[in-house]
Amino acid sequence: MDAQNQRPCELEPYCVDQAPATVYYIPNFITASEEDYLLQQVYNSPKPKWTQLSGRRLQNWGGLPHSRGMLAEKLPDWLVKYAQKISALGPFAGQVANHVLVNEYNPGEGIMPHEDGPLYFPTVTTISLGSQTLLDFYHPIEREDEEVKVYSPQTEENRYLLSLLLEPRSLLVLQDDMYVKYLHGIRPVREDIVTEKVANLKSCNAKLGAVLKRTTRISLTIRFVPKVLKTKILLGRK
Ligand SMILES: O=C(O)CCC(=O)C(=O)O
Ligand SMILES: [Fe+2]
Repeated sequence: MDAQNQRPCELEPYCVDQAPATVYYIPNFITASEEDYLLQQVYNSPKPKWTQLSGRRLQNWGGLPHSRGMLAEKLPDWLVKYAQKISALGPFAGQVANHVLVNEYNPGEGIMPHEDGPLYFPTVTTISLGSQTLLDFYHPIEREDEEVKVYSPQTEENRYLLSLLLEPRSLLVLQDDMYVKYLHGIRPVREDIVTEKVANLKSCNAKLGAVLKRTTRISLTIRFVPKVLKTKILLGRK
């Protein structure tokens, strides 16, 4: 850790300078056999572990984050290993990630632009499995007067800032403005076009202009939830 600006040094070589602060992108963070293993673990999880949302399915591991505190559950061993491996790079200021969200997207599925909110330490780390995708970033909706609204409406298109190409086996780390200011989302499309707006292109295998067909993608969103409840009694349960 850099004592002066609290930046995790080991990630520094992977900083994406073409994006606002701060994005780290590590291609091939895991091997192909680790990827197979993780996919197997995700798909071997008991069926009730899945929650179906419109446009994606998810598994929640580590407990449900809540404003009063997360009632923490032990992460399974197959996730602990990666929570530790990522945390050792320093993105959670010395803490170890205790929460993992698994998202599954079929081609044509995505997630609306959103902020991850205040329950998490302001860092999100993501391992991608199975397919690449573009992750898109947007300026937040600004308060505006009526005149501005009429002449330059804030559409998703004109709030669009840039994209990151997330390849299978890569690790993405988002902090600072890229976490707290800009919104992120995945468009519900079957293929992505690589434009000059892809800020991490020089760390990727893809070429400008490429059309990348999506297959099913699993993402592991690995975070640290600082506010944890020690017992159920605090939630008023027996
Ligand atoms: O699948 C991804 O990479 C993004 C997921 C995400 O933004 C979230 O779960 O909050
Ligand atoms: Fe998110």
